[in-house]
Parts: sequence; structure tokens; C-alpha cells
Amino acid sequence: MTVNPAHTALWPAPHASGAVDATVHVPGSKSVTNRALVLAALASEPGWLRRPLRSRDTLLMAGALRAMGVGIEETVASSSTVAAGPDASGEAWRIIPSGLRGPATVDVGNAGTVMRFLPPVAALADGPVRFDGDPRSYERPLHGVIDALRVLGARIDDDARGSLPLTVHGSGALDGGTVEIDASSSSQFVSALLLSAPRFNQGVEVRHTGSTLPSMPHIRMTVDMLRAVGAQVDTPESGGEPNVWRVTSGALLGRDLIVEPDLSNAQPFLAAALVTGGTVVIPDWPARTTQPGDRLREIFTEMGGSCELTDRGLEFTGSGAIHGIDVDLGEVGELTPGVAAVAALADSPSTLRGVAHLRLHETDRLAALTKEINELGGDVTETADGLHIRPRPLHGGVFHTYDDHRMATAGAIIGLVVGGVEIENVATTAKTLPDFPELWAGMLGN
Ligand SMILES: O=C(O)C1=C[C@@H](OP(=O)(O)O)[C@@H](O)[C@H](O)C1
Ligand SMILES: C=C(OP(=O)(O)O)C(=O)O
Repeated sequence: MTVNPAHTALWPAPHASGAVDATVHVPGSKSVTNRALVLAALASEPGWLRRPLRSRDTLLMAGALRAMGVGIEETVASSSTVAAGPDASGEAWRIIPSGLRGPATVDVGNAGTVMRFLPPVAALADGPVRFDGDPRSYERPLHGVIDALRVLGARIDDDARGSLPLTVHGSGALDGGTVEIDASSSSQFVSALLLSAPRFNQGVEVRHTGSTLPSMPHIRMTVDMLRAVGAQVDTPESGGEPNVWRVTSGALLGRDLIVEPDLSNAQPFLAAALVTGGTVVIPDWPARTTQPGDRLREIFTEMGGSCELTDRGLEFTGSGAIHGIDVDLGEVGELTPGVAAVAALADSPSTLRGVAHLRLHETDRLAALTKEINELGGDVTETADGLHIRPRPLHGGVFHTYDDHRMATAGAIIGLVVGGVEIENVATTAKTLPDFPELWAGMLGN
């Protein structure tokens, strides 16, 4: 967790002069966009992706698939020309699968979805695919995917043993079969193996052997999206053995999918309503979703707000009071920075649990949140698996972000009600929400 000297630009976090009252159109989900790109690339016919997220992580995914020979055409569709209905107007990507090619080079940046979901795809290519990325990507766990792919028949050179950079020597096909993995450090190991498994000769049986498994909603998202393109998937929730997922080998359909707004990226805007006692509406909030951000309705209600799903979207209102919370965030780890920011402003202490694996996210998020909130006058301590947050009056100062988009948005939440907060490298939000400063200013009527 080091401050990046190349990114010392400071963004004065806008202060809210009163209760916010805004409607915020949140761009598409990173997790849905990147899964949809992988599944469309593996399909046996072209497909469409409408309202995709266009951000660093998704452009890296698209670039990597293109490098392996997949066609991705970016178009803007008008409401009168789309088959999927009027809601599908706007940006649309047409994905044209082809035989996956190597040699190719993939830049994963610091995208967990790219570094974990693509090595199994590369194993199906007909030549070597070299993976490299940001320095932090070398530190993020990848061994679960590498070891599993070897068991399933792939040849991989991982110079650094279990992490990036590495080369997958694709041979045009992969046996597949049964594999045991410990996915306690990232659910993305499981998702990665399941997503490509319909194209493995024998499909896959993934048996998770670790003591914990984070981010179950993201695994459900993988399973739902696989089924939506015609894959047969057996899961613990559909009557199978606990901790075992099976995907049958078979062709995938090309579909026409509208990407839901990214509900985890809706978090700072909902938090703005909560901490200023205002109202924020997020249009197109899905009535049913696997996105972990949907848990915000419950978490932020417990912390003092109230919400309702109406024809306009999710209408979230703060009461003026902000309460502490004792919550296990293991299933929804990516919400932790935003929950911690609100908790630092609450009227009672909070305990956030179940998120030890966040130490290996974009940065060590537990250390970063502790340091940055405490430097503004807060009282946060790390526990073995989370944070204790005792609210204290905060003051202005620089909030460092460690190349972590969710640190930047967490700092912005605090800056709404604490004068003089400056966010270092707010541009890091481009990982999943490139227009964050503009959306934030728009919410505030600036
Ligand atoms: O599969 C996905 O799209 C994700 C899974 C989660 O990863 P971990 O299980 O590694 O926390 C989450 O934190 C990440 O933002 C996105
Ligand atoms: C952990 C995150 O991302 P990644 O997909 O890189 O794991 C995140 O977005 O909070």
C-alpha cells in the first residue's frame, strides 16, 4: 500500500451545502459487462451487449478478447432500430466470436475479472497468450486459477510462481474435468473456471475446499449468466453438493443483453442522500438481480435511510440521522469502503466483518481505510477480518487512494460533510466509473 508519486493530483471533494436531491443515471455493471463479453466471445454465434460499461476494466477485457481474435464492434443504437426494445438505445457492442488465436498479449491492468477470467479462455486459443498488468496485479492472488487450469490440462509458464506475469500455452482445446480449489481469497477463481467450462471437452466440476468463500452473489451472477446463454450448470443451491459446481460441455448461444446499472457504483450516490439527509433516485434499479450492490437497500436502511423501488427507480432518502452498523460484508466485500465512509460519520460505532480478503484487492483496503480515515481525525482499527469504526469529529486533509477506485469514492462521501477534504488521484475511478467527478458535481447541481 504505497502512495503512487505519479498520481499526486488533488481533487477538492465537493462539499454539500444542504440535503442533496438528485436523479443519477449510473453506468452499467462492470461485473455483468465483463462476464457478458467472455460468454459472447465463447459463443457459437454473434451477440449484442447493450449499455455496456465503458471503463478501464471493461476496455481491457474487450482489448484482450480482440487480441485473441474476437470481433467487438462498438455502435450507438437508436431506440427505433433495436430489437431488444426502447430501453436498449444508446451504446451497443456487437460481439463476433471466432477461433481464439495466439500468439497474443493481454494487459490485465488491475482488473480482477480480466486477470482471473481470461487464462481459461486463453487455454482454448491455438497459441501462447502472455498476461501482464499493473504492479499491483502481481500481488493479487491468481494461484487458484493457474493450479486448476494445470489440473484440467493446460500448460502455463508462471515465472513468478502462482501470479502474474504468465503465459498460457493454448492448444486449441482443454480437457476439463474435476478440480479442487481453495477460493477463499477470491470468488473470481470459481467464476473464472465456470465461465469457460462449456467449451472444455468434459466441462468442469469445481470443488471449493477452503474454509470460507467470499462474494457468493458474484458466483450466482456467473451461474445465472451461463444459464442465460444456454449452459447447463448444477450448483449447491440447485440441489447439488455443498461447495460443488458442475458445468456441462456444450455450445453457447449469442444473446442480446441489456446491462444493468452498476449497483456498487450507485453506492456513493445513495450514501450522499444518507449523509446529507437528502434524496437520490437511481433509475433502472433492477427488481431482481444478482449484483451485490442490491444489499445497499438493507445496509443503508439500517444505517438511517429508507428506500422504495418505484417506476422512477430506487428512491433513497436519508433521515438526517446516520447510525453505526454491525455487519458481515463477506458476500458484498466491494461495498466495504463506502460503508466504512458512512460509518465514520455515524452517531454510534460500527463493526465490519468477513472481509479479510480485501487486503488483496486493488490495495490493502483495510489498511488504507484505517490510515486515511484516521488521518482525518477518525478512530478506526483493523481486526482480523474487518474494521472497528468509532466515529469522531473529522477534519479536512488529503485522502490518499492507492490506485483504488473505491477509496476515491469513499473519500468523496466524507468530503460531502467534512470541509477541506482533498482526494488524491480521483482519476483512478476510471477503473469502473470514468465520469465520477462529473456525476458527483451533477448530483450536487454544480
Ligand atoms: O466476480 C466479480 O465480478 C467480482 C467478484 C468480487 O471479487 P472477490 O471475490 O475477489 O472479492 C468483487 O469484489 C469484485 O469487485 C468483482
Ligand atoms: C475488487 C474489485 O475489483 P476487481 O474486479 O479488480 O477484483 C472492486 O471493483 O471492488
